[in-house]
Formats: sequence, structure tokens, C-alpha cells
Amino acid sequence: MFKTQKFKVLLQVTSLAFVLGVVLNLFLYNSSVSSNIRKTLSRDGSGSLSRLISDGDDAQRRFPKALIIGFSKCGTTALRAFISLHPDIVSPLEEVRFFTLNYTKGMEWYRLKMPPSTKSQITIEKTPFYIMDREALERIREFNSTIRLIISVRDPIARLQSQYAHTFRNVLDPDDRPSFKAWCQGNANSDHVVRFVDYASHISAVYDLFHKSQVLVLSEEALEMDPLSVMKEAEAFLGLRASFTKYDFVFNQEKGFYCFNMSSPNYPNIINSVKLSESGCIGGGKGREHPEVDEDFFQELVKAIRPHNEHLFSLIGKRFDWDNFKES
Ligand SMILES: Nc1ncnc2c1ncn2[C@@H]1O[C@H](COP(=O)(O)OS(=O)(=O)O)[C@@H](OP(=O)(O)O)[C@H]1O
Repeated sequence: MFKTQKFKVLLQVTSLAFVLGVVLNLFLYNSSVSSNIRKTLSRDGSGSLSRLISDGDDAQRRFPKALIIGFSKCGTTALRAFISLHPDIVSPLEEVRFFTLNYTKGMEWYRLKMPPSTKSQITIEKTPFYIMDREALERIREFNSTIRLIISVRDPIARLQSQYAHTFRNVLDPDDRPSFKAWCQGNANSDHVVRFVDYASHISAVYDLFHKSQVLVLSEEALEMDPLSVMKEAEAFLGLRASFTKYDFVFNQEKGFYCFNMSSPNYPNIINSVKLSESGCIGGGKGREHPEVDEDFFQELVKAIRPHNEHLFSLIGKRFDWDNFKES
């Protein structure tokens, strides 16, 4: 009898020790997961810790559910940066170029390029060259046929000027670089130039592969003039809760475009995931001076490009009132 009681006590003590051990282990495991997340975040700075912790510890690197696929020189950097203000968006700082240059590195390589996110957040990646590459678009469809795609377009002549300014950004002496006209005609022959700004042909390829409802086409001009409206459009398109406000953006006279308002409640969401100047503007050589275009060549470009613009407007069912194409 005495022996049985002793055995029971022993059994109870052992069970208690076992339960305590399990609880302690779970606690240690959880704190190590949290500290791993913290370390990951502080190392790559690619997400807001407070956002993740407040949403529980389900943070992990997840594949993008939305992509900004083009067009280069159409405000895609500002677009990605502004969207990242949203508390339910995370996005890698750099262009990953997975579906073009890095495809052979494999899906796991791609996933590990993404910042940690919670289940309720959406990861967005921007690589503006995807849209110019049919094979990349096919790979995206194979990756996720229901993915959301965001495309920004711009006045085609302004885009060409922006590309020229970017190409020769390090050639300071004008004698050392071709004129804008020579660059358009030589470096890239006229057909090539028209193809570069023929948004319709590239967007048609997107519509061949994805349902139109998965694709949002925005304009760089709208983003420049009224980022809040563009962000609200993107927010609705991505099915996000309404979080953008007029306090998120401030117009910077010196830069000539909207920058981040560092006092807005959403501002902490982009710290470390966007490269900013001290004034809260997007750096990286945006807003370079555009080259002059000689009048005859300008008219030639307008004539060659206008039909492609009309094709674009009928394809996407919306018009852009581009300065260089206004009928006088
Ligand atoms: N708010 C804000 N901040 C910074 N930049 C802005 C903004 N809105 C539009 N833009 C215009 O974006 C143009 C650069 O486009 P991208 O970012 O797509 O260029 S890139 O392809 O990634 O190099 C760049 O064009 P350029 O002015 O020709 O340099 C910017 O004018």
C-alpha cells in the first residue's frame, strides 16, 4: 500500500516535470524563432518588425502575390516605394529580375530574396523588364496564373528622353555623347525606338497570358501629380484595407515631385525598404534633366508613335492625356 502511494507520487512528480519541460521547451523555441526573425529583420532591414510582431510570429519569406512588371522609366521605383507604405505590403528593396536573368537559380532562391511577411501581408516584387520579355511573362504564368500585375506607362517621348538621360548619366561633356536624335536613330534604329514605346504590343502579350482583371495599368504622370489617387487605385486592386491618406505624401518643390511625409503614421513601414534622400525623396538619379528634341524629329516621333498610343487606349479602355501628343 505504502509502496503504491510512493509510486503514485513519483509518477505525479515525473509527469509534472515532463509537462514543465515541454512548456519550457516551447517557450525557448518561440523566443528563438522571434529572435531569429528579429535578427533576419535587423540584418536585411527588409520589413517592419513592429508589423510582424504585432501580427504574431508567423513571419516567413513568401513568394510575391503581385508584381510590378513595367515599364522601365515609368515611375516604377516610386510606385513600389509608395505601395510599400501600406501596412499589409512588403517588398524587396532591389529588383530581383528572377523571371529574366535569374530563373535558373530556382524558386527557392527567389523566395529567399523576399522580405519576411505575415500571412496577412502581400509581397510585391518590381522588375520593370519583365514586361518586355515574352518568355519572362510565360514563366510568371507558370509560377502563378492568378498573380496580380501592375504596369505603369508614360508619355512615350518623355520615356525615351528619360532613357537617354539615364544611358548617358555619366557622360558629362555633350560632345562625348550622341544627340537625342542620333541616339534614337543610330544606337537604336527608328523601329527599335517605336517598339520600345509601343506599350500596346507588350500589354497585348500580358493579356494573352493573364485575365484582364488581374492587370492594373497606371500612368507615371498620375503618380507624379497625385500619388494618393494612384495608391488608392492600387490598394483597391490588391484588395487591401484603406490605409493610404493625404498625410503620406508631401510635394517637394526642389525635386519637383511628391516625396514621403516622414511624420505620417505609415512612414515607419518603409524604413529600410526604400532608398531615400534626407528629405524623404526617392533617390537613385530620378528626375534627371531631359534632352532637347529637334522640332522635325519630334514631329516624326509623334507621327510614328501616335497610332500605337491609340491602340493602347482601346486595348486597356482608358486614355492618357500625354502632353507631347496633344492635338494643337
Ligand atoms: N515621386 C516620385 N519620385 C521619384 N521619381 C518619380 C516620382 N514620380 C515619378 N517619378 C519618375 O520616375 C522616373 C523613373 O522611372 P523608374 O523608377 O521606372 O525608372 S527605372 O526603370 O527603375 O530606372 C523618373 O523619371 P525621370 O524624371 O526621367 O528621371 C521620375 O521622374
